Amino acid sequence: MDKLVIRGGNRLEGTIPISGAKNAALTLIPCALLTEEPVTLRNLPRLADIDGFQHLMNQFGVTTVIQGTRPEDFGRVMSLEATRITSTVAPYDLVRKMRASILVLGPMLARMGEATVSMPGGCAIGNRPIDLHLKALEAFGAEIELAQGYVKAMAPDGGLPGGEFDFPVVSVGATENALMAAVLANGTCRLFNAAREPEIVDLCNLLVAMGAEIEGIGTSDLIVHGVKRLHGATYKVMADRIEAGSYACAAAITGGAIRLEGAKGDEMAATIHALRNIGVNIEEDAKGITVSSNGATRATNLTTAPYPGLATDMQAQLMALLCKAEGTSVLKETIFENRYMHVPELRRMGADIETEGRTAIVKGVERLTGAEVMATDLRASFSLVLAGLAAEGETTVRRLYHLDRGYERLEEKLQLVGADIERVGDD
Ligand SMILES: CC(=O)N[C@H]1[C@@H](OP(=O)(O)OP(=O)(O)OC[C@H]2O[C@@H](n3ccc(=O)[nH]c3=O)[C@H](O)[C@@H]2O)O[C@H](CO)[C@@H](O)[C@@H]1O
Ligand SMILES: C=C(OP(=O)(O)O)C(=O)O
Repeated sequence: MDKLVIRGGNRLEGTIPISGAKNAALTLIPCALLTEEPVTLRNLPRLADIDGFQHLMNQFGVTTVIQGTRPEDFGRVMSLEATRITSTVAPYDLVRKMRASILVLGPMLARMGEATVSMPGGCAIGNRPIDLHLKALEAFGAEIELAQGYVKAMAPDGGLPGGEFDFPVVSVGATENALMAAVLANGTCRLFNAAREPEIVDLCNLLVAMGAEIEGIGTSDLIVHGVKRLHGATYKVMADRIEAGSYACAAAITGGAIRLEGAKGDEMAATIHALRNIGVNIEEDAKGITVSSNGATRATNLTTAPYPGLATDMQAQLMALLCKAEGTSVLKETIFENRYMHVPELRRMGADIETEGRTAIVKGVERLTGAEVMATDLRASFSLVLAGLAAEGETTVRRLYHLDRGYERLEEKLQLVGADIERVGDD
C-alpha cells in the first residue's frame, strides 16, 4: 500500500485550486434517482468515495457517463440517467465501504415506493446511528423494517403522504435523506431543527433546479411541498469548505501564504474566525481566500458545533496547528464521541496533548519531529500531514485510503505550493 513521505520545514507559498465538495457531491449524486431525466453534475472531485457512489448507482441500473475533462484538470462532469431502476437494494459490500450510501434510502423510497439498504456500521469516529434517518421517513408515512442487517423502507401505494419531523439532534445525513424523500411526497413535509450546513443548501438548490418546492432554504425549518415529478438538471457542486480549511491550516502551520482559489469565505466563517484568533491573516474576495502567517501563532479555545458553528471536520486540522501555537488551547468535540484518534499519533511527533472524554488540552511546543504515523479517519490523516509539513525531519503517513476518500490529488496540490511530499509504494 502507498504511503506519503513528507520532509517538513518548507514554507508553503502559491495557489491551490479548491475542488468540489465531497460531502455535497455525496448527496447530489443520489438525487439522480428522483427523475427519469439526466442529472449532470459539474465540478465533481476525483475521489474514492465518488467512484464508490457511482458504482452503487450503476448497481441500481442508473447509467453514468463521465464527460471529457482532461486528466490534468481538476473537477469532472458526470451525467446520471435513472430512466429505469432495476434494483432497489444497496448491498452490504458497497455500503460498508462508504457510509454515505445510506443517502439512497430517501430518494429510492420516493421514486420506487420501496428501498432496501444495508445498515452502515460504526466507524473510527463513533457509532454513527441512522435512527433519525428512519424516524424522519416514518414521520412522512414510510413503514420501516429492520432484518438481517438491512433496513427496508416502504411507502403506502401512491407515495408518502407527508408529515412533520422535529430532529432531536441536528443531523446532516438525516436532513438530506428526509429532504430527498419529501420532494415527491403527495402532501407537505415539514422538518424542524434541520441541519443548515452549506451542503444542505447545495442539495436544496439542485432539488429546486429539478422542480422541487422547498421553503426555508438555509434555515433550520424546511417546508417541502411534494410535486408529482421532477425533471433533469445541470448543476455545479459547491467548493469544498473543509478542503479549503485544511489547506488554510497548511499555510498557517508553515508560516506561508496560500491563495485558495474558489474557496468561499462566507461558507467557512467559523473556521476563518478560529484561524484569525490563532493569529493567521485571511483576506476574502469573490474568487477565493488568501491565507498567510508569519508563523507566530497563539493558543485559542475551540468547540465544534453544527453549522454555523465550527465544523467537526476541521477539528483535527486545527488541533495540529495548535500543537505549535504559543500557550494552551482547550478543544471540545461535541458532534462525535470518538474523534481524537489523531492525538496519540500527534504525540508521537512531539505534541503535548491530553484528552479527557470530549475535551482535549493542547499545550503548544517549540518543535514537532518527523515520525512514522497512521490515522484511522480522513481528517485525522490530514492532521498528520500538517504536522509532517511543520516537523523537523521526515514523516511517513500510512493508510492513504482515508485521505483518498476526501482530498483530490492531495500531494499534487501540496507540491504546487512548495511542499516536499511524495507518494511512494510501500516496501
Ligand atoms: C458525507 C457527509 O456529509 N458526512 C458529514 C456528515 O456526516 P453525518 O451525516 O453522518 O453526520 P450527522 O450530522 O448525521 O451526525 C451528527 C450527530 O448526530 C448523530 N446522529 C446522526 C444520525 C442519526 O440518525 N442519529 C444520530 O444520533 C451522530 O452520531 C452524530 O453524533 O455530517 C458530519 C457532521 O457535520 C460530518 O462530520 C461528516 O463529514
Ligand atoms: C467524517 C467525514 O466523512 P464521512 O461522513 O464520509 O465519513 C468527513 O468528511 O470528515
